[in-house]
Amino acid sequence: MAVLVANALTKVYGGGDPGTQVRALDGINFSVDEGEFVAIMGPSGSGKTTLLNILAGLDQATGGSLEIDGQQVQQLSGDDMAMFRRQKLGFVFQDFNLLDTLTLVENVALPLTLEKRRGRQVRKQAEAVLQQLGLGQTMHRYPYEVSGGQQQRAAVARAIVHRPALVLADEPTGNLDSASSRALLDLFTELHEQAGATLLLVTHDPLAASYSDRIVFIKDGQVYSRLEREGSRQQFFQEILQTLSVLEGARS
Ligand SMILES: Nc1ncnc2c1ncn2[C@@H]1O[C@H](COP(=O)(O)OP(=O)(O)OP(=O)(O)O)[C@@H](O)[C@H]1O
Repeated sequence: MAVLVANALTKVYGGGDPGTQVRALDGINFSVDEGEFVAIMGPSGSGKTTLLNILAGLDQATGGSLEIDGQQVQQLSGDDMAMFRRQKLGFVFQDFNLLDTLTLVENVALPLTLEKRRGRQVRKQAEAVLQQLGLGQTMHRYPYEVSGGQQQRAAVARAIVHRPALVLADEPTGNLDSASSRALLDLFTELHEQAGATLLLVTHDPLAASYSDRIVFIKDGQVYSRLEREGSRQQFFQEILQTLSVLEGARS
């Protein structure tokens, strides 16, 4: 079953004057099935941020349609959109976005608290996810008292604690050293293979993308090519590098 279906998704910035308009997305088609781990890659200016903002409900497409977990997203607005985001989506960002005034467990409990669930139950659920992600010993510390890798693990816990239909990750390894990046990517693999989480990763990083099942490459707001992992991750990594070199070489 498809969790996400983007159909001819288009975004034109810049109002009525055709001379100043920018066509950031130009008819993007792709879908993500339940339990899949998909990456989006593309050079700078290709439209990745625009696409992510639309998928996250932070911006609206000017054309096409977007369905997430059976809901046509463009039919939602205001409070309904906010509620939809909170319930159906989980977010992992490059800079972790944890609140410094809350401990890790309080950060993870926050999305559930916003849902007005009962306090004790919320706390237990947050603790269970943190334990599962190896943060049992550190959950009562503040973000600035733990490493970047641990902060990002807590951010992943926060993204999955409410069991969203889809987790959106925006350059999640961008602020991590290579050992922490690999640990995070192994965690994504675990969530995907063992817990059946559906993940959409937007990244420049070929190593991060090589952990996914398949990649959608975009260029100039259009799908440029698609790549599916068939052999080992190392082989997939080499194929990604080749595709990127052609993609970059084909830049006008
Ligand atoms: N608010 C805006 N108004 C006008 N044009 C915009 C706006 N935001 C982005 N663009 C343009 O839309 C195109 C796609 O930009 P976008 O930021 O989505 O690309 P990107 O792939 O995320 O780039 P990067 O990897 O550098 O972050 C670019 O040509 C950009 O200049």
